[in-house]
Amino acid sequence: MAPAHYTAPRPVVFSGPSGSGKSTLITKLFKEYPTAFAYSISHTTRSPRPGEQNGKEYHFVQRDEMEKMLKNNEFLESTEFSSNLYGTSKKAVEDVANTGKICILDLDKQGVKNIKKTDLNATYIYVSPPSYEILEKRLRDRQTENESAIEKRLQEAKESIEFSKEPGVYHHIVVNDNLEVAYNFLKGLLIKEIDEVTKRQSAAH
Ligand SMILES: Nc1ncnc2c1ncn2[C@@H]1O[C@H](COP(=O)(O)OP(=O)(O)OP(=O)(O)O)[C@@H](O)[C@H]1O
Repeated sequence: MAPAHYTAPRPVVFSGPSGSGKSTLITKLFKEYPTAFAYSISHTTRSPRPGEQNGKEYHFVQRDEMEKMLKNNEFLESTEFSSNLYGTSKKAVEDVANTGKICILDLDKQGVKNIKKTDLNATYIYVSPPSYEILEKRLRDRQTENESAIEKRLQEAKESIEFSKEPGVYHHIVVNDNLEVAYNFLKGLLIKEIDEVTKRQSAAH
C-alpha cells in the first residue's frame, strides 16, 4: 500500500494499429522492469474463455450490472464490440495507482478519444508501424487472424494513423521499425517514472 502523501505515477496509455507492436513493446517493459508496471483490468460482458479468471484478465460482469455502472459514470471509457460491452473503470486505474505501479492502458482510437475527455492525467503514446506495407506483412506473418479480420484491421489502421497525426492527441510517437531501437526510445520516455517507482519500492523493503 502506498503512503498517503505520495503522488501516484502517471498512467501510460498505449495506442496504435493492431500489429504495430504494442504487446511486443509492453511485454519487453514488463520483462525488464517486472515490478514497475501493471495493466488496468477492464470490465467486459463477454463470457470468460477457458482458463480466464474473474479479476485477472477481466472483471466479468452481467450486462445489466455494467449498464448500471455506466449510468453511474464509473467508467473512463467504454465501447461495444461484437455485441459485448468493454470498459475501463475509474476504480481499475485507481487500484493500480494504489499499488504504486505505473498503470498501463492499451486502447483503440475510440478509447483514446473517450478517455481524453476525462481528467485522467496520462502519458499518451502511439506505437506506429514503419509503413502500412510492413504492418500488413506483420499482421499476415503473425498468423493470428483470418483474411477478413486482417482486412478489417488494415482499414482501422488507416483511420488510426490519420488520427495520430492530429495535433495534441499523443505526447509521443514510437515508430516500431527495428524493435530494439523502438524499445530503447520507449524506455527513454518512461525511465524517469520507472526509476522513481523502483526507488520507492526498494525504500519500502
Ligand atoms: N520491430 C519489429 N520488427 C519485426 N516484427 C515485429 C516488430 N515488433 C513486433 N513485431 C511482430 O509483429 C507482430 C505484431 O506485434 P504485436 O502482436 O505486438 O502487435 P499489437 O500492436 O500488440 O497488436 P494487437 O493490437 O492486435 O494486439 C507480432 O508477430 C510481433 O512479433
